[in-house]
Amino acid sequence: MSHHPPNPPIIHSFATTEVMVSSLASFIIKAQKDSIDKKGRFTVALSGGSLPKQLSGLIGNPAVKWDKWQVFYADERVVPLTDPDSNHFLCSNELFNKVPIPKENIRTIDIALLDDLEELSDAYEKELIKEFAQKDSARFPVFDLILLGMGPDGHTASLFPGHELLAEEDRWVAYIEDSPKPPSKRITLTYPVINHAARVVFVAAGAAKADILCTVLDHPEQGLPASRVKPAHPGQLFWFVDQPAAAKLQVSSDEFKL
Ligand SMILES: O=C1O[C@H](COP(=O)(O)O)[C@@H](O)[C@H](O)[C@H]1O
Repeated sequence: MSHHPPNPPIIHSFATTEVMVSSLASFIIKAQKDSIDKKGRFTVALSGGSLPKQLSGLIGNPAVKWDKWQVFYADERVVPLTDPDSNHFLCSNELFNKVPIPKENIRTIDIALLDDLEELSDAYEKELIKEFAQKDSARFPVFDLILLGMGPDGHTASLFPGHELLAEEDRWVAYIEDSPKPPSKRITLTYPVINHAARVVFVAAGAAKADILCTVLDHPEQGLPASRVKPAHPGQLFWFVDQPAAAKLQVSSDEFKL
């Protein structure tokens, strides 16, 4: 167990969303290289919402080694994979259908279990165990990279303000039946998983995120779900934000440079 307190977040802010998107792609490619050099694979968890669109800098980029990516979802809505509400559907439309990633490298929920949330989340946890526990033998998986978004209420993945799941300490994957944001049924990675990652990156763009970004970063004592993301040492939390989102921030930020 680490005796170091979590490192403070590193905040990269950019004049425009376009510059943010291309810098994010450079950051991801660097993380990919470090991971492949060390272990021959790159384990990533992706979110839905506005995040997949911000990954467009990876499309057509020859530096991305798609066959080495092992992709999971940070959260998923319990709907068929062809439903527009599905995070997998969204990520496929925005990214995976446009790049040469082997389909078996993307771990989706088991649609045969849509009617049983407990079995569905257990099955997804087993997929993680297959990927991580056998190879890394850790109490919790250590993702190379988890990419998160933040909702206007400060939620992230499917961890919502005031919900009992914020206190989950054991499970890797949990389910929720009463999401305040539709659809109500979802599964999500828990904090023990998110906070064991080597790198966690939040991406926030646009003026609509300015108030909540300020609350999450300048007032972590309020304990909003996004403020509780604090990867354990040596893990590191990063924020990639554009100028409209960063407009009200007090904490200091800089641009990401390779
Ligand atoms: O419901 C969800 O919302 C969050 C935030 O979405 P955004 O559109 O405000 O970025 C998203 O990260 C999560 O994956 C999704 O299920």
